[in-house]
Amino acid sequence: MIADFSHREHTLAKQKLEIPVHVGDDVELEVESLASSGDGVTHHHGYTLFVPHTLPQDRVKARITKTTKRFGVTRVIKRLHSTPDRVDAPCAVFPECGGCKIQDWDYSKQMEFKVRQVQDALAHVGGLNVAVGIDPVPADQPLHYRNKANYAIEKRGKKPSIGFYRQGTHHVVDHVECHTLMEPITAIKEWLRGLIESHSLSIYNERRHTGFLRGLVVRHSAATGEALVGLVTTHGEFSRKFMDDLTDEARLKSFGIQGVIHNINRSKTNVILGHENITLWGQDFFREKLGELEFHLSLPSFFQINPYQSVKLYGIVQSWVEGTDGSVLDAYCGNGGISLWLAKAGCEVVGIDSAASNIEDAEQSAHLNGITTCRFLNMPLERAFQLKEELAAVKTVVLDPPRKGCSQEVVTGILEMKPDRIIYVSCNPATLARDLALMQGYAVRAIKVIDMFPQTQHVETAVLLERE
Ligand SMILES: C[S@@+](CC[C@H](N)C(=O)[O-])C[C@H]1O[C@@H](n2cnc3c(N)ncnc32)[C@H](O)[C@@H]1O
Repeated sequence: MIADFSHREHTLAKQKLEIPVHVGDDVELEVESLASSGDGVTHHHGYTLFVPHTLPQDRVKARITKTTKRFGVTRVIKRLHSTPDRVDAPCAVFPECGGCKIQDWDYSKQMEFKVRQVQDALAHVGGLNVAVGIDPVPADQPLHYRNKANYAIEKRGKKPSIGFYRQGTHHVVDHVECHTLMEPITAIKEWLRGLIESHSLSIYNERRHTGFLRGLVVRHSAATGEALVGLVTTHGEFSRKFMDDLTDEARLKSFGIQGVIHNINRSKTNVILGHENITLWGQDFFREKLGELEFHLSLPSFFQINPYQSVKLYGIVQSWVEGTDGSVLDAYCGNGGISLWLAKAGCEVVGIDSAASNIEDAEQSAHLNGITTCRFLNMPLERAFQLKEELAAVKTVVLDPPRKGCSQEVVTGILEMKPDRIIYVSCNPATLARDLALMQGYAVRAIKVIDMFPQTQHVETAVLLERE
């Protein structure tokens, strides 16, 4: 791969410009593009301005709300011209809810934006000049695809607000229906809302760290019809009367609910789930199905949120491994989705993940599918490269790290293993590009942008690298 840093120098030169606006100024702007944050971007006398809640080709009157040496932020006062690519957003709380930023953009434009995000990151973050094109893999189902909701709860007035946070705040935007969620999740949430209101459950106050109910987690499988519910609270117990209504078996079964879990989170933290789980009713897991594989999923374990696109992602990974020899290391394996998929296709796989709940679920899923060719290890990847014997036969490494990408130790460990190929699955183009630039001795052979998160600015990419 050839590094090209000319854009970086250009950007640095730009940073030395005088700031041509002041906070409070009103300016007329034409939005040029969308930033990775999903906010509109433009340049005013060479100075970068972010224009949230706009799309490329919009013309707006906007007020400057913040300036820094490198960029300014604006608030739209009036939209003067709307891009012809704008469509009606299905959600009633768009754009107030921070969940989906580009729901009002034609879906083909969303896809083009995501491909461009990857192109830009490879060129400008990684300084890479890759020889292959980027294939888009759009969603066949761009709405009602999400299989999990983490609802925040806030007391406002007499009733609790249940929903997602407004962008950049901890203010809950209440809504009845989120159009990216699978519909049964909304139905379960609305049933729980009725119980919470009729029993006047005490609601957690984040600032004061008082109150009881902090949030709701609802997971659902479209393939099996099963669901799992989590009620997240501070320390304490639910009243007997609430429990009687909550554990109404006919109701729970009508929603396909397999278990109701009480998750206790005592900490003053943004992290949703605490470490203690008590099963209030039923079992502590539900079943999901992708292709021919069944998965055992508990409340805290990781699972891809878009099952329809996950099948495509796993199929792509399989096609890149098929016909190769040696075994596979599935690094950051989550609850073993890729490991089990590849094992089903005939590979020997070692899956490694640092979260114990993921590995427990992965082992259960292997058992459920009668798969004996996967070994799962619960440890940080950083420590895994000492296991020379376990990894001796590995010729393919699949990497699917969290947004922050791979640590330097992991990149070094992989390069020292000298696998024939590396398959890098990423949910953050910037860290993907940064890490690819470190993979010296490997050439990019294929890049796919699989749209796991329609209506949002989030981008999922899979890259095949082969040893040169
Ligand atoms: C994007 S998810 C993996 C998804 C998985 N490949 C799948 O398809 O379901 C990232 C995973 O990395 C794990 N993780 C984060 N840091 C880690 C580390 N240092 N070592 C091992 N696993 C880590 C998390 O527990 C999480 O399951």
